[in-house]
Amino acid sequence: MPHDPSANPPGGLRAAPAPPARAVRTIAVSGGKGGVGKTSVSVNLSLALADAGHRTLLLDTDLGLANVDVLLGLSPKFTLADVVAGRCSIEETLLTGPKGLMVVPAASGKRHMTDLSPAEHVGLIRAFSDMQHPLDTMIIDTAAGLGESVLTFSQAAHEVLVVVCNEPASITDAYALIKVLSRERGVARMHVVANMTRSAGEGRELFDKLSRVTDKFLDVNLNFLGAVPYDEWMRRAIQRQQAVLQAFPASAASLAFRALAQKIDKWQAPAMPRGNVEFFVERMIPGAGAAA
Ligand SMILES: Nc1ncnc2c1ncn2[C@@H]1O[C@H](COP(=O)(O)OP(=O)(O)OP(=O)(O)O)[C@@H](O)[C@H]1O
Repeated sequence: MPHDPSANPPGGLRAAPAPPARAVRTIAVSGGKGGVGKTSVSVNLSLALADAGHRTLLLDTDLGLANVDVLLGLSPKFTLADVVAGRCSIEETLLTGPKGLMVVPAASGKRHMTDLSPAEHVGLIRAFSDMQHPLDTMIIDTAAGLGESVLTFSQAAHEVLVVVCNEPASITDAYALIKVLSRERGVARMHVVANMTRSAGEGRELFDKLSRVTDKFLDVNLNFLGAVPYDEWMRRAIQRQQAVLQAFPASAASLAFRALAQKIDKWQAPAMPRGNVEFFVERMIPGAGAAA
């Protein structure tokens, strides 16, 4: 596939004067266990949504091995850590990826979202509220595990996608995440994405397995969003520093990501007080929303 890396310059943004027409839908992509494909799902779903006409921002808060910017072959100049430290504005962190996708790269080095103080959260509020770019959807790639930042981002988002693979450790960790989010963070609804499935019915079976337990022990509404098959083209795309949707659009995984995006496209618009991403950071402040 042709790819022009120079089409994605860091910070290559144009002014976007029009205000957002509707509330920004925020979707946190979580999973509990590392390596289940959160970053892959976040990147490809974001691209599929961007391709479907959603003005999409991908916020990388996962400092795992495969950062979003690396996967997309982008070169960050600044990260969220620089925003927090007052070294740059949110706009300056924005990278433009394929299909017009906007990307805020993860903080580099040892700095982690969990280290943020309340004052730094306030700094982020200002930064987000100052942002002029109109958005429809914001996808947040969260870290592995059940750390505070994962829980806070998931709690703050409108929707939570739980990525799960058909292996005991992933199912156990997904259940643990769903349990904490529902019992301690008041998240009443979550969507399951079965990743790396090996047969047509496996994703649904995996969902049924998980929802049998959640139905029994938790008060949560689980929705099966869909499955992404195990696909070797995913790894080949990574070698090219491209998302599979971009490098191999006709692959089975790419088709699955488009199908997920189509379902999300049909969701009802979120009812939020403001058509701005500011609310998102506001809801991250401990004590501002549900019990921390
Ligand atoms: N559907 C799939 N088919 C084949 N390989 C996949 C699929 N989804 C993800 N992978 C591969 O699995 C590996 C882990 O994926 P990814 O980095 O997205 O996981 P993650 O959950 O974000 O991990 P971490 O939390 O540790 O950063 C990558 O090499 C990726 O290419």
